[in-house]
Amino acid sequence: MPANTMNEDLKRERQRCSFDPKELTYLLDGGEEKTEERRQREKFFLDDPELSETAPSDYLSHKEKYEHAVKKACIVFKKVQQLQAQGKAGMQNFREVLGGQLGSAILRDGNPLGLHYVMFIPTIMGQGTIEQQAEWISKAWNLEIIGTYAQTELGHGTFIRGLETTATYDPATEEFVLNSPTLTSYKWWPGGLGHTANYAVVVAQLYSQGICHGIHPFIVQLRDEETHLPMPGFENVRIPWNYMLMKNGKVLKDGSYVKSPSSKLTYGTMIFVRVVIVQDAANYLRKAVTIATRYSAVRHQSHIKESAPEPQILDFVTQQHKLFPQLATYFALHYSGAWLWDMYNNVTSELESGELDRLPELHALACCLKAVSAADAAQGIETCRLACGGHGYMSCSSLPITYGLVTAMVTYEGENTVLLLQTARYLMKAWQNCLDGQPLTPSVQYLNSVRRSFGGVYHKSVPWIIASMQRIAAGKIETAHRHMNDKIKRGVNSEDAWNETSIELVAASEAHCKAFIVETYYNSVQQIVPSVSQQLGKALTELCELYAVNTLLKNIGDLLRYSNVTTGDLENLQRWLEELLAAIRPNAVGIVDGFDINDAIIASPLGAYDGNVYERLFAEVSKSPLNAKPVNESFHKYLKPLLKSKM
Ligand SMILES: CC/C=C\C/C=C\C/C=C\C/C=C\CCC(=O)SCCNC(=O)CCNC(=O)[C@H](O)C(C)(C)COP(=O)(O)OP(=O)(O)OC[C@H]1O[C@@H](n2cnc3c(N)ncnc32)[C@H](O)[C@@H]1OP(=O)(O)O
Ligand SMILES: Cc1cc2nc3c(=O)[nH]c(=O)nc-3n(C[C@H](O)[C@H](O)[C@H](O)COP(=O)(O)OP(=O)(O)OC[C@H]3O[C@@H](n4cnc5c(N)ncnc54)[C@H](O)[C@@H]3O)c2cc1C
Repeated sequence: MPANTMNEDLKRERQRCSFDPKELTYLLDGGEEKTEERRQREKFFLDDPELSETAPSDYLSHKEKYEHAVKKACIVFKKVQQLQAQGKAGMQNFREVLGGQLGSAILRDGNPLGLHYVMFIPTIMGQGTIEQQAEWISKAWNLEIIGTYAQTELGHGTFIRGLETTATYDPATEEFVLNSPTLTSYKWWPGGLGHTANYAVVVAQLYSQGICHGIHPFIVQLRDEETHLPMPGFENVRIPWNYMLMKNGKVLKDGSYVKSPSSKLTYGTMIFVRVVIVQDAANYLRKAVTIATRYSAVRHQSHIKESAPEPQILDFVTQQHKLFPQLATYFALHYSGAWLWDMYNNVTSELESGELDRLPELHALACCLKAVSAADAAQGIETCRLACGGHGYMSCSSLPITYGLVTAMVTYEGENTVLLLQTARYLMKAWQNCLDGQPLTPSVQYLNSVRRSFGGVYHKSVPWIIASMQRIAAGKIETAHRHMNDKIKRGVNSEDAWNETSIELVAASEAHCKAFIVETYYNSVQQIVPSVSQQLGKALTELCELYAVNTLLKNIGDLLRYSNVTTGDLENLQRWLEELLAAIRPNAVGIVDGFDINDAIIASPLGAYDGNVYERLFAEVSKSPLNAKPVNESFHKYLKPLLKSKM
């Protein structure tokens, strides 16, 4: 590939952009200094020859992939320690390097230490006493031990009250006896459990003095610290009394049980990871849309006008309609995720001082935002893949693997439908409170005002769209609530009525979440616009408007059902959508440039900064071992005899 050549289309795109992409980069990073720090940090890892790929790991066996990943994870860990020693990395950077976008670029096939940082350490911090934290955290932090989070069993992942592993307290020896007596009680799925971790937080049913006290977390050693040989399996394994994490519920040495202020505090790590997932889903989407946008600016095909040359595929309005909403969705999830992160930190410090009031609202928001962000990011990444035609299907495009990582988020840390039903539980109570004139928490305040009006007159503004989406959400909440109560009045018991209404409950939850995202995104942009250049402010506003209009148009049926919108209003919305696509078109490449994702993180010949798509694609396929020899052995072994036998 000729050095330092830049694709001509991308050059032109960059000249057309109305704002300086650097300004967007600084905004997203939190300032120029932060951008510089991030770039230095990325360089520190990505320029390390031991971490850069000589050949794509796609061609390795499963075993080789694992060994390769462990090797790299260890190098990364040492480098993070070096940064820490220089005061250049904190917990947040740890997550970025080991679990986030940078980590997933270095450790393309998964991070064997991911769960150690994302769940093992946070569980000890959130569920351990001060003494337990003192004992375990520094060991874990310095990687003297490697942990995982072992909750899910072969038989139960969602319904954790149904876990079968037991931990029975024996006061005579001051130990817990852990047991997984059936096939379905075997711990199944925990990341790193098979070969990497030597300790785990094991979630088990606590028994003491003959009484079951529900699930609690225990630290269990899995492998010998020296030989790494597995400890005896989960049959009557004894662990010391102080290996139960006792910040919340406790067992005293005599076996008496001291209840937690809320049994749901045991579920705290799950809230933390759900909050983290919102940001991670957004970042993966931003990578996919960078690839697809740059590719669409470079790729020419077909005709808009027969007389004109083949256009960039980005000029097809249907292509813009595939990609620009994904750009906007990134920002929507980014700002909603930032909002949720702040709420999480505030509520967590309230919990520390014994205030539990805001925990249900945090749980309800974390559940629906995790579900919607994982689903929308996965769908958006798949749309980006489709937008790249055949080349998007290639593994080296990075789009299939990115989709694989994000679609897993739909399932793990609470399966999406299940989480949306948790939010629905909260919404049903909120609606009842609304009917009873009881106070409502901030995120459901809108139910009160929306209840009084069927809808305002259309005007071309995001606040009108927010009000419409809130009307849809309130309408769906009211419908589900009414249908469920009608069933109960007809004699259906409340659990069956819940199940029978659950399609509407899930839809209500999604609508509530979408209204929340649009409002949070809009409020964030309103706050930002006065502090940035007029050009960037305009671009950010257009994206926010696009997210709002496009989301509403995807819900036309609901809009017609729950508001007094007219068909003329819908035509106006469609025109607005098309105007926004046209307005965003000249800035599309500038926006993804503003994301400032290093080429090594993009890891796709379709999406590199220089736009040399075809040269890079060719170089990529040349790496396949299959292409090393002109004739593969299988020809002589199988094909040739078959061809001969036909003669
Ligand atoms: C982010 C990754 C980045 C990098 C990492 C790198 C590599 C790793 C890669 C991948 C792996 C990463 C992570 C995945 C790890 C996992 O998946 S760990 C396992 C996670 N498992 C789950 O999430 C299980 C889901 N199930 C549940 O949460 C619960 O069982 C349930 C909520 C569905 C139901 O629980 P129940 O006890 O039965 O509750 P209920 O009867 O329905 O409700 C009772 C009341 O409790 C409230 N509540 C429920 N949960 C919480 C909570 N977390 N906090 C606060 N309150 C909660 C609920 O609202 C009810 O309240 P009421 O007032 O209505 O009674
Ligand atoms: C990549 C990956 C990594 C993981 N890492 C870990 C880990 O490190 N540690 C760990 O402990 N676990 C881990 N898990 C397990 C994960 O948390 C569970 O798979 C997840 O919580 C879903 O539970 P399940 O598999 O039991 O699904 P199920 O609950 O069996 O879901 C199957 C179907 O049943 C439906 N369903 C279930 N219950 C209800 C309900 N109440 N109402 C309506 N529908 C319902 C679901 O919507 C879904 O459609 C991981 C999973 C994956 C895929």
